[in-house]
Amino acid sequence: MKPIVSIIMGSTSDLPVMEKAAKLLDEMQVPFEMNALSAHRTPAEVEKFAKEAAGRGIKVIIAAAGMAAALPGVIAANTTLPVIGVPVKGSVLDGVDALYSIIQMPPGIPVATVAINGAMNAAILAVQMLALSDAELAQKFAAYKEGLKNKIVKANEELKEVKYAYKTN
Ligand SMILES: Nc1c(C(=O)O)ncn1[C@@H]1O[C@H](COP(=O)(O)O)[C@@H](O)[C@H]1O
Repeated sequence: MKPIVSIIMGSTSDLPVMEKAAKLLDEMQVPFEMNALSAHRTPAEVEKFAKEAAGRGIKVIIAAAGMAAALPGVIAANTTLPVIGVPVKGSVLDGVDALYSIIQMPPGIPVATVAINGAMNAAILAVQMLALSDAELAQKFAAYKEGLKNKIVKANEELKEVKYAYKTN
């Protein structure tokens, strides 16, 4: 199947973080591609990628980078597609440098920024965007959310049992 989400990372050293996004998209059966491109190291390739993405059928871009994270913003500058940015922790500044770089976009060129290392939430946001025009995906996502709810309800029941054990001992 042709990819509709593109995961781009500044370096393959970001992969351990971005695997969480890949896993979520896999679980939701959303076809995606993954590439390492850098606005600093491969600027021409980044521009080409961003300009051609919509024409290839990509609907949402997830762009991850650490340190002086120009990548998501540069991609956003070169496409009309929504770009979700993932600041990656890794430098001595613990990802706060990347967070500020990605989130502080000038008016008109937003990057929807998630938490530091928030790759899974980036994938969820992408799924939510795609689900607006895909009823089957919307249903899958609703089931996923229900699963999250059931997990905490079950955990809460177990917590009550622990509390009961304290009372009776
Ligand atoms: N922030 C950027 C960009 C960019 O913004 O274009 N290119 C690479 N990087 C980041 O540099 C960090 C170190 O990269 P290396 O591990 O390859 O030295 C990575 O977190 C990457 O995302």
